[in-house]
Amino acid sequence: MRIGCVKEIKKQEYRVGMTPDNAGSYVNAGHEVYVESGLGVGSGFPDSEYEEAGARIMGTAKEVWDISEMMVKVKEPLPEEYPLFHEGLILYTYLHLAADKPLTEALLESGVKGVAYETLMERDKSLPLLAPMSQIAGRLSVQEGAKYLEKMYGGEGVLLAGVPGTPKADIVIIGGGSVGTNACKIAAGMGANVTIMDVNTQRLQYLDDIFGARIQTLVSNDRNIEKALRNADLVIGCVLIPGKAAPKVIKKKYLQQMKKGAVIVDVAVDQGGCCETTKMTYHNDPIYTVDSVVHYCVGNMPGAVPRTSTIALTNATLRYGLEIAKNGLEEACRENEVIYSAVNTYQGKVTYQNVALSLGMEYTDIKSLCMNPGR
Ligand SMILES: NC(=O)C1=CN([C@@H]2O[C@H](COP(=O)(O)OP(=O)(O)OC[C@H]3O[C@@H](n4cnc5c(N)ncnc54)[C@H](O)[C@@H]3O)[C@@H](O)[C@H]2O)C=CC1
Ligand SMILES: CC(=O)C(=O)O
Repeated sequence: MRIGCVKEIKKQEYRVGMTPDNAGSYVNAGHEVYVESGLGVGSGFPDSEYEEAGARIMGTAKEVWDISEMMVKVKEPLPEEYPLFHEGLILYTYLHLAADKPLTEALLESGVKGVAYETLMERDKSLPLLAPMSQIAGRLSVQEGAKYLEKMYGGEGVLLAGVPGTPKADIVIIGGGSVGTNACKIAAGMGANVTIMDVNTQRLQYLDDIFGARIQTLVSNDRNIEKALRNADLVIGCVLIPGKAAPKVIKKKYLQQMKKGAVIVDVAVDQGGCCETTKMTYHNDPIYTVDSVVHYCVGNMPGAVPRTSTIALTNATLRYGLEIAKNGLEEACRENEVIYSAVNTYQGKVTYQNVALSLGMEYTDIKSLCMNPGR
């Protein structure tokens, strides 16, 4: 198969979909790899390393898009990239379609097979292609929150750990999955008072087992969230229902009861955000304030640490990428049924139920289409 990888064009996004080692693995498996010149520079991988691995360097992104049967990326394509889509292309990347109707329509119109990292679900219900970036975003969320609590950014002027004789900061984490657990690890490690909430009580039990008395677990519901937010210095929003637009668990009306200069980090912004006042921000201008509460809503947080993130992401994506490249998407799905769960668009249809529900579009079962690939 001809496999391509292009530079990301989202603002200040330096991660890439393929390391030189990955390129070598695809080449060794008999595939042709085409990469845009300068692809890995932002993550510390020069062209020479891709060439040594057997990849061919192309002068422009368009050349790579045009020649590729499978495109391996990081972020959801931006409108400038839509004209480069072509029928039958396998697009293997984050898509977050529930929050992006124009991208969904562009994928459907062009007949691209959209394979979304964030919905690939293993048999044990884990999300192996989302988890590595969630681990990074979770750890970063506390670091970023700590920074924007500083007075010069509009924050309250509170140090997370405090010092002897002063109160520690109160951190409220809503969503106890990969992001939440990693945020909890850093927040508890820094000595803050941590409360973590989830709707899944088994998850709360697990968090209680691993963190013990260092944290408070609470069932997530409107009343508990409203009460906890009143005392919070830093709130980290990281709920997820795979494929669906994020539930708005932080209502605008709660903001008026919060401390002035408190900070909300809405990590779930890529799925539309879990706070009613969230709007997407970028690394170059990451915060804004509503009702005296600072909001940080960057949709590609791991892009801030691209070297670590590129390696962590591609460690996870390579395995399924090789499976898809070996026999094509349809056969890969039949051989390893978990890959079906990543297919969000196929032959002009939305094939992931929660995406269809969130966008009010028609859903078609991928299995009914993949069994008849020629239809
Ligand atoms: N902004 C960024 O740069 C990044 C954003 N993310 C996003 O962060 C979000 C969380 O990802 P993960 O932690 O990997 O997901 P996950 O699936 O591991 O955890 C999500 C948790 O939210 C819980 N949940 C669902 N509804 C809830 C509610 N109403 N109240 C409280 N908890 C609820 C679930 O039970 C689950 O435990 C996703 O939207 C993901 O795409 C992930 C990485 C980077
Ligand atoms: C999960 C995601 O969209 C990101 O890491 O940018």
